[in-house]
Amino acid sequence: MHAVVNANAYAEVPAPRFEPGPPGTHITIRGLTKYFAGWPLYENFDLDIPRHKIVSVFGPNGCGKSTLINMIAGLVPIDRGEILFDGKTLKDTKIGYVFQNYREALFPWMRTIDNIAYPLLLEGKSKAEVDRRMQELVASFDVKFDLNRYPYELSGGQQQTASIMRALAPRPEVLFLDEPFSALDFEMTLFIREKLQEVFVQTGTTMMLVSHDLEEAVYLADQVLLLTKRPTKVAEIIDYTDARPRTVETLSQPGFVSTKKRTLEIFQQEVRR
Ligand SMILES: Nc1ncnc2c1ncn2[C@@H]1O[C@H](COP(=O)(O)OP(=O)(O)OP(=O)(O)O)[C@@H](O)[C@H]1O
Repeated sequence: MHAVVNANAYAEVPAPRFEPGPPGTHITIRGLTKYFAGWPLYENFDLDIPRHKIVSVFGPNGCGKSTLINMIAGLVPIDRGEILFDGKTLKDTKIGYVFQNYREALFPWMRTIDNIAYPLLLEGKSKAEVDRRMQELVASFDVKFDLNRYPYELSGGQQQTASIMRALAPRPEVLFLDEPFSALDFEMTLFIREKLQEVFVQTGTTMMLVSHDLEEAVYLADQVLLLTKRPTKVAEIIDYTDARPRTVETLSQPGFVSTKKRTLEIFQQEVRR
């Protein structure tokens, strides 16, 4: 069990003046500080996440990729700093989260369809509204499996598809995805990747994606956020601007190849440092 340094340790440090991000910023992170067991993971970390973009978070092992999105999503408490969504706190922001481990993400006692509808029921939506939203989701994800089954009756890819549908059901402003494909086979990875891209093109939902896979991180991204080793800073933010939808052909195009090469170079510099 690790101790977590308590926020009180910083109580006497005056809060720095808040600096807003450039136009188009969705999430502003200022002075973010997080210690684990007395060791800094993030110290006075600033970052702007743009609106209507997919940001892939990439970096050395254990640099804090998951912790970063978990702190922004409110799953891990921060020691100090401020995270705002269009100037609002998390409490006033609708977010969705897709976990790596889909087997533990869905409620096993609920049919898949009820799992997906669950956040809508929490919001107090009427049956008609829930039904309408479910129909939209089924159509946009091109669901071919039986949503009346329980999660354990579905394949891993089907469960992860359902998890993503559930996260998107309430139309979140921001969707967080922590290695959503790492436990899936290649066929399912390709399928879900395409669906996610389609949803993004339709809705423009701001997304933060943690990925261990360089190709996948670049393929889906508008920006690759490269992190350093801990104490973690931004190593570089690399824009990737190839048009969507990106396809298998994209993988051999010059823009993709050069972005991947640049990302790998910086990653290697960081790993060797
Ligand atoms: N609850 C915790 N208590 C103590 N240390 C933690 C805790 N959670 C994470 N850490 C440590 O913080 C660091 C960052 O962890 P995190 O999982 O965010 O990194 P990551 O970059 O996503 O890792 P990986 O590349 O292995 O997926 C690691 O050194 C990890 O051991």
